[in-house]
Amino acid sequence: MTEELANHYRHIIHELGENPEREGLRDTPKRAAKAMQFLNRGYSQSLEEIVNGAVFESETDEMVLVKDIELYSMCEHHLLPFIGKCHIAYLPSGKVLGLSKFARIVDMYARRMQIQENLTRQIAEAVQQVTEARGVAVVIEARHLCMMMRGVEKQNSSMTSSVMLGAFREKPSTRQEFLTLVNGR
Ligand SMILES: Nc1nc2c(ncn2[C@@H]2O[C@H](COP(=O)(O)OP(=O)(O)OP(=O)(O)O)[C@@H](O)[C@H]2O)c(=O)[nH]1
Ligand SMILES: [Zn+2]
Repeated sequence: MTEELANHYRHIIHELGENPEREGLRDTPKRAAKAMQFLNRGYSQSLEEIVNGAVFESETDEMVLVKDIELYSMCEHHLLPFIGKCHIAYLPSGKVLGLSKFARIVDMYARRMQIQENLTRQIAEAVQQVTEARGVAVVIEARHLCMMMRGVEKQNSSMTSSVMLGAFREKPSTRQEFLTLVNGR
């Protein structure tokens, strides 16, 4: 499969007007194939596998917030990166999730072809599913290379997307507490 992908990259390089046989480019098709496979490895992972049973019983019912999780994804329209940060909060109801697993969930969905809004929702729903929390909130702030390097070429714009589930959606005070914690840097 890597070999087939590499062949396609060889054609792409040729079509773009370069010589895929020149020294600097000789191994590029294979490297590019491997890099793309890495950036799309989320398709071969499952929630069950990455969470690996790290859900623990706990009495806590106060908000838990994991802030500033780095995020690297690929926009499905241009196959160019979008890069940013993800903040995840939840209101436990008897169970808490292992801390590293939030980052693993972000990566599993980010390492696919995405738009930011769908990525935000998939992360929120996954956290809801594994924790059975009373509420989940996810905010992503990201900059899209497809808007920076090409197209409208705007270097400073960023996009914020959010998904609120359960109590974060229904209770304005809970939503407000979350937003205050996220913005209070
Ligand atoms: N909502 C949303 N839009 C995105 C995301 N990533 C890229 N886009 C947008 O997808 C749109 C695709 O528009 P098209 O007009 O089909 O493509 P295009 O001609 O390359 O668009 P321009 O970027 O305006 O040059 C653009 O407006 C992109 O900015 C994302 O994560 N969320
Ligand atoms: Zn794009």
